[in-house]
Amino acid sequence: MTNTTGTGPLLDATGIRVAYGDLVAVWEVSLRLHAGSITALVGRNGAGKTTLINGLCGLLPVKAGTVLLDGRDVTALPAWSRVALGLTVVQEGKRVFRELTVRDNLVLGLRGGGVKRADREDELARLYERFPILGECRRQRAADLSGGQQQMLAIATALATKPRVLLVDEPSSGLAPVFVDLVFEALSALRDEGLAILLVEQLVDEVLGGIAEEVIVLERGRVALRDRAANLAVEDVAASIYSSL
Ligand SMILES: Nc1ncnc2c1ncn2[C@@H]1O[C@H](COP(=O)(O)OP(=O)(O)OP(=O)(O)O)[C@@H](O)[C@H]1O
Repeated sequence: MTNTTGTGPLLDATGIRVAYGDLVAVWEVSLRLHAGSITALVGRNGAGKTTLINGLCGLLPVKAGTVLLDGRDVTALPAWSRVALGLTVVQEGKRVFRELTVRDNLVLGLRGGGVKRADREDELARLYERFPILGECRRQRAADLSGGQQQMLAIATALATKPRVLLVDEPSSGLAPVFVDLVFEALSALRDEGLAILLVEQLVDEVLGGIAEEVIVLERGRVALRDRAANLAVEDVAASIYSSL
C-alpha cells in the first residue's frame, strides 16, 4: 500500500538489527519517518547511530527487521536502488568526489536519482539557486572547497537524487558556526517542502531548539528514549546520552 494520502510514514523500519560479525551494534530498533518532519537521532559515540543509518539506506545488510519505503519493502534492495526509489543518505564526513568538479558531483546525484539528461540543466540551475555558494564555484574541484562548502555539496548531491526520505549523518561535525546555521536552514527548508528527514546530530541544543519534531536517543544499539522534541528538556536528553558513561 502506498502513502498517497500523506498520512502514513514515508519510512517505516521495524525491528532493525545490524551486526559486524558477532558484534551486534543495533538491536531491533524501530522508527517511522513522516513527510514534512525531522527526527533527530542522538546518542554518545559508538551508540550505533551511523550503523542504524547505514542499515536503513542499504549500505549495511540488516540481520533482522524490515524497511518499508512508502509502503514498499526495500529491505533486500541495494543502496543504489533505494536511492532511485527516494531514500538517500548524506554520509558522515562530507563525502564528495574530491577530484570531480562541483557540477560533476551534482550530475552524479542527478543520474543516481534517474533524472533525464534533457532535464539536467534545469535541475542544476535549481540546485545553484538553492545553494548559491555552489553555483559560484561550480567549476572548481570539490577538493578545493572549504569543509562547509563540501558539506553543502554533499547535501546538494543527495538532493539531486530527488529523495523523499533523507538520512543525514552528523552534518554539523567540524563546521564553523556560520555553516552549521546554513546546513540547518537547508534541512528546515527541505522539511517544509515535505521531505522526511532523519538527522544524526550531537548539538542537542539545536535539536531541541526547533529543528527536530521528534528525538530518539540510542544507547548501546537500543532506543533509550523517544519523544516529541517539545516534551524534552536539554538536560533530560543530555542525561540520557551520558548516563551510561
Ligand atoms: N566497521 C566496523 N566494524 C566493526 N565494528 C564497528 C564498525 N563500525 C562501527 N563498529 C562498532 O559498532 C558500534 C556502533 O558504532 P557506530 O559508528 O554506529 O556508532 P555511532 O553512534 O554512529 O558513533 P559516532 O558518534 O562515534 O559516529 C560501536 O561499538 C563501534 O565500535
